[in-house]
This record gives sequence, structure tokens and C-alpha cells, in this order.
Amino acid sequence: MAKGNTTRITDELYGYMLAHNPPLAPVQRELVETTYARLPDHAGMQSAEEQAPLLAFLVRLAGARHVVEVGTFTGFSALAMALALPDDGRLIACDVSEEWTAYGREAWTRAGVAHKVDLRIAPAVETLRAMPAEPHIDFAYLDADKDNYIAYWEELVPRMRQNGLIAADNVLFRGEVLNPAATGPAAGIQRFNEHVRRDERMDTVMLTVADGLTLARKR
Ligand SMILES: C[S@@+](CC[C@H](N)C(=O)[O-])C[C@H]1O[C@@H](n2cnc3c(N)ncnc32)[C@H](O)[C@@H]1O
Repeated sequence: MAKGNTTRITDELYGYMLAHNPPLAPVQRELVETTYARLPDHAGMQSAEEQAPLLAFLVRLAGARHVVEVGTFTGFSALAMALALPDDGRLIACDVSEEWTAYGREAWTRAGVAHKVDLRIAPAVETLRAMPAEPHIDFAYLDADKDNYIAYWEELVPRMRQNGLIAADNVLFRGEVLNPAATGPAAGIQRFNEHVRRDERMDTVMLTVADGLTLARKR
């Protein structure tokens, strides 16, 4: 075992970690359960439970008012960020699915945060390109189609204000990043990770949170 790789995350230890995080609000828990009950074939796309308090923490740490999410699905990560935003904060949530994001709309309304979420149904590259070009985004969460991660990154980075944060999900892609013959989304993540590593506009750190999470700060 490599030095530093000291703690194997068993199910029991994972449960311990969750139990020592802020608990999900009932509306968050219900959204997780509804997603798994209604969309069992797709629910694995939902961000991991511990990412909800982490995203809320990062939104608050960044003092964010302008947040962008690329990949909303049934709205779990958007709900966590919207709950953490101040009342005049705005989250632009990008997705292509009316069907999946409808679950999110319902949960955001029940949570009393729907007024903070501006859902844009369109390919996310188009939504990002239509946003003001100057640096104004405080926090961005990247969690959509992996082949386009570099395109999303290139639209986001110039629009991030100094010290603004980007969190990119699935950067370990269930370990497939190690596969030299990887194709499809895994290869997209491999290219993205190399691209990010060389980007001198941002400070970056890759973490073994959930399926791998890269955090980046605009210099
Ligand atoms: C991994 S899921 C997002 C999970 C979500 N962040 C959550 O925690 O529940 C990826 C989402 O990206 C969306 N997506 C895929 N291609 C897209 C594109 N070109 N533009 C915008 N959204 C896209 C899918 O519809 C899907 O809802």
C-alpha cells in the first residue's frame, strides 16, 4: 500500500462519516429516495450523500452569490447549493432533461428555494456561452457529460472571479482513469484531468471524495 493510502473506506466507516456530517434535511432525504424509487436505472448519477454538505460548505466558504451547475439531473446537488445560498443568491442550473429536472423543481419549491434556481434546459455549452464574458461566477459545480468537461471548463474559467471555486465530479471515474485503453466518458475524464493539471490560471487539488472530486481556485 502506498504511503499515505492508510484508510480503507468500508461500508461501516462510510456510515460513520455520514453520521458525523450535518444530516440531510427531510426534503433532501425525500429527493434521494424519490430518485432511487422512480429512476432506479439512473439514480447512480446522483451526487453522493456527503457531497451535499460539502457543496453547501464550499458555497458558503466562497461567499457565493453567483453559482453555476453543469448537470442537474433530479436536483440533489442544486438543492444543497440553493439551501446554502443567501436569499439574493442565484444558481444557474444547466441540463438537457425536462423529465429529470422536474423532480428538482418540485423539491426546490418544497424547500422554499425555487426563487434562487434558474434552470436552463439546453446543451450546457450553449448556456455557458450565453453568459456574460466577464469574471462573475463565485462557484461552479461540474457534473454533466464527461466528454464535454474540457469545453465546460474553458467556458467557466474566464468567467470565474478571482478566488472563485470550481468543483469537478467523477474525476476518478470508478478507477477507469487508470485504464490506458479507456474510451468514451472515462477517456474524457482522463483528458480533462491532464488539461486541468496544466492550467496555470487555477490552483487545483484532486480529492478521493466519492468518485473523485477536483477543486480549483481562480488565481
Ligand atoms: C451525473 S448527472 C448530474 C447529477 C446531479 N448533479 C445530482 O447530484 O443529482 C448528469 C446530468 O448531465 C445532464 N447532461 C448530459 N449531457 C448534457 C449536456 N450536453 N448539457 C447539459 N446537461 C447535460 C444529464 O441530463 C444528467 O442529468
